[in-house]
Amino acid sequence: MFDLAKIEQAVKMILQAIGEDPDREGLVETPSRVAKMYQEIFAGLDEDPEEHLDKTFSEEHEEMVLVKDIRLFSMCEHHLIPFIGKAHVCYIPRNGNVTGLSKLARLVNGYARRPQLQERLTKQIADAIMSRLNPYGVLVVVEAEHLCMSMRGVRAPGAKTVTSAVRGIFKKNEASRAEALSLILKNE
Ligand SMILES: Nc1nc2c(ncn2[C@@H]2O[C@H](COP(=O)(O)OP(=O)(O)OP(=O)(O)O)[C@@H](O)[C@H]2O)c(=O)[nH]1
Ligand SMILES: [Zn+2]
Repeated sequence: MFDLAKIEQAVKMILQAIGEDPDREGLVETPSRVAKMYQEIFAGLDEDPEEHLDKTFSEEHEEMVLVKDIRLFSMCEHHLIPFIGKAHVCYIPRNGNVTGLSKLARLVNGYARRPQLQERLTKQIADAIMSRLNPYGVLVVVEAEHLCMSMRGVRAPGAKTVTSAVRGIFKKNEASRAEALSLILKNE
């Protein structure tokens, strides 16, 4: 499925196209390194991240669960350079359907490790939790710096993009949404 040889070939062509010598000592192993790196940073393409949520515990906690500051490294699909930031994932379990905390970070990473858009990443995380855990509500906030905006193009380093996806009770109930957002934004 993942064609390492083809990536190697393509990287070699890019090196030639920028006027480099792919056979010089420092570059000779670069195509194979890049191929392995892509396999790692695009590993999310080979998984269904929702499946991480199948690990549930029957715990009657029908209150907010928030995992903050989940570091994420994704790849902007427009320029194939990274966007880097944090996800905050909040949900209110229903019927004792509580998942493992680490699984929320695995979910984030599963969707981040692909060619992505920040909006889609945010939505996919929220929709996976809604469909797999059927909670009362989900609120996901992603904040990230896009290197395509920092090191090239408009060159606006430090600009941060914040996206949110709000589902269920957080959409309907302003007080719940405000409580979740205040916990997310606290100490920042
Ligand atoms: N909405 C959205 N836009 C993104 C994301 N990542 C990168 N972009 C934007 O995608 C756009 C692509 O615009 P184009 O005009 O096709 O490409 P470009 O000429 O390289 O654009 P500049 O970045 O403005 O130089 C840019 O405005 C990027 O900032 C993302 O996750 N979400
Ligand atoms: Zn980009």
